[in-house]
Amino acid sequence: MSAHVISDQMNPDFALAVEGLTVSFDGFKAVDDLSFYVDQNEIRVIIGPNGAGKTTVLDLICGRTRATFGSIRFKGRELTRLKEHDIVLAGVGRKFQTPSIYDDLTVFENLEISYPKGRNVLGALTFRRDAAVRERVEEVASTIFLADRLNERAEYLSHGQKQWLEIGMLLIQDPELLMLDEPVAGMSVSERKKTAELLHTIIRDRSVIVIEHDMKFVEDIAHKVTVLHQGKILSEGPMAKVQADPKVIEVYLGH
Ligand SMILES: Nc1ncnc2c1ncn2[C@@H]1O[C@H](COP(=O)(O)OP(=O)(O)OP(=O)(O)O)[C@@H](O)[C@H]1O
Repeated sequence: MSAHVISDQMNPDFALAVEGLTVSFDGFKAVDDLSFYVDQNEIRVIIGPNGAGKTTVLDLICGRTRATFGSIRFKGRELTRLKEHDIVLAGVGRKFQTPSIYDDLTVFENLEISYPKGRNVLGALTFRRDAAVRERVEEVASTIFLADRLNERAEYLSHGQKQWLEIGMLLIQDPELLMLDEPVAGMSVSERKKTAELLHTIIRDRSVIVIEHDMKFVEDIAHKVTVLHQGKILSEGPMAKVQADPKVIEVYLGH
């Protein structure tokens, strides 16, 4: 009953509502009574000094870490009660810092194995599924700038292309919320520009949360920035507002 009431109260415009989220590790609150709301089709960037709790917030949303208190509502569902796998099925995709692509498989195969298995409902008409998979793989490959590399083994891709491939492996599952941990780390300037372009394309169908330290990239992508410090929000809003906030300059940007 209470879950039903909560989902009714939730602003339908929010893709994600985090409220009072707290996690204690042996009494140390890495995330401390945190509340924030992400809109549909929004790119939210979380910034803050080392140890601020950024990665822990993503771990809590994707179910890798269990909350001590608080709620995470996504499309009216309470995620804190779900297992990691069920959170993926609910439509939340997460990319970690280190790519987990299969080097000895081609770009096509990497995307193909990531196609959701649950959609295999066509039974004997496997050729129809094959065609649907191929079409989707080609569509995603084109979004991630790898349409002409489909038959290339992943090990021969550049660092940036490997990062895009991993984003593609998440996109093929069509998540409504995609979370990326420092996606442009180690990328060249032109790869960073293309990654910004990629995010602006994929946001049409979903929301994205990015953890990032590269302020130029943050400026290029963020609709809104949340600055974390000691597990709490230090400042939040458009990049220009956050950048000019004396508290943010003191604990983060001024260093
Ligand atoms: N499983 C855990 N057990 C104990 N402490 C943890 C655990 N996970 C994170 N922490 C602590 O929580 C705090 C927040 O860590 P977190 O990795 O979320 O910070 P961050 O903002 O992502 O930092 P960085 O920018 O360095 O990646 C740190 O002090 C970290 O040591």
